[in-house]
Amino acid sequence: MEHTQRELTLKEKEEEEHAKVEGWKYVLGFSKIAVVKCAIELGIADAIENHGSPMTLLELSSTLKCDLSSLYRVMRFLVHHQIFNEIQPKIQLGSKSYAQTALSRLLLKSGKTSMAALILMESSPVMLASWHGLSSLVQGNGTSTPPFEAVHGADIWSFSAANPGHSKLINEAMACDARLSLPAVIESCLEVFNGIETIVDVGGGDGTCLSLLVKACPWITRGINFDLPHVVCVAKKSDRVENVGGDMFDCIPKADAAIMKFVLHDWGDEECIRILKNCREAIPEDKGKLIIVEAIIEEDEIKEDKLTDVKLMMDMAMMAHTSTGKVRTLKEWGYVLTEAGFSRHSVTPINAVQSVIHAFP
Ligand SMILES: C[S@@+](CC[C@H](N)C(=O)[O-])C[C@H]1O[C@@H](n2cnc3c(N)ncnc32)[C@H](O)[C@@H]1O
Repeated sequence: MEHTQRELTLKEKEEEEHAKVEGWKYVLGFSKIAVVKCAIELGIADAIENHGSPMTLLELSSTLKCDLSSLYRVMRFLVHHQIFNEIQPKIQLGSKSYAQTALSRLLLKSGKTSMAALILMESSPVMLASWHGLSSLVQGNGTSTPPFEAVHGADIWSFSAANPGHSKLINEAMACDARLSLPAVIESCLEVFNGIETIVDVGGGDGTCLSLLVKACPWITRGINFDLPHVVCVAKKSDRVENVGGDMFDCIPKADAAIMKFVLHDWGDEECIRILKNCREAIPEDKGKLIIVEAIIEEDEIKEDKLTDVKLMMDMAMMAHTSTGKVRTLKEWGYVLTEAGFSRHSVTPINAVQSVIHAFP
């Protein structure tokens, strides 16, 4: 039987054209992450910041000691994506120069608002390798080896214990997030910490989160930064913060309150409930408090916000990097907290990718 192909409508033709352009962006989409990583490694934002004013290509290439024409192409890409601004010369034969934007300042190697360490961790060869195992994981119906383990032979925490370089990359990235999110926690829910004299940060990493917290809450007399031994042995030392090594699946040091930032999303419900039960044991039954700082995925499309994309990407990253982790919806948070014996909880949105969940025994 002969099929006659229907003529596409103008709208369908436009949609096809748009789809082709979008398709090419997926073909080469990784270039955006790679070029931003390259900009951080070269120190482009740092050079312009230190210069104190926009820099010409010649000034930038001589400061960074790099090839003029390659740098030009990288800058053209970064300007196109509005990561840096291009300033036209005031005089006719002058050279254009490159200026910082709010986005390029996030690429500074240090500082309170830098996101460089987070980008360098996620774009490291170790982290990127596990993304290749996503489809096997989905096809495996829960029986396949998790992607990170399949490629590196161990889960992310055992791998980090054996590879200090990778552990440093993770600790620096998490410290970077602590500098971004802890001020937002303090700004929106300082009262949550009222009356707390001792607090344990479970899976606290290099202690940055806790040192910022005790500085903001002078009434906290003792903070315990609790993490795996290989992490706390290189953690920062700061006033009123003690670094304690151990395993949160065994026992958590006792305190008036426990805080956990970006820890539970690394684990499935079963492990989460075990960690939460241990937190409950660590805090007083009558006036103990658990403070969870985590991203929450909106179940209701209407409530989706500017960070929904990021939260969904983070959930995919948990699939790629952890064995059982996930970014939870409010309903899923309610389930693990109730199963672990917490009687009530409430949520405060903050100006960060995370929200604050306060739970009570
Ligand atoms: C994603 S990082 C979050 C670090 C820190 N809370 C932050 O957000 O800045 C997860 C932390 O959990 C720690 N961790 C993993 N397994 C652990 C265990 N069994 N006991 C204690 N800490 C653990 C890791 O070493 C890591 O520092």
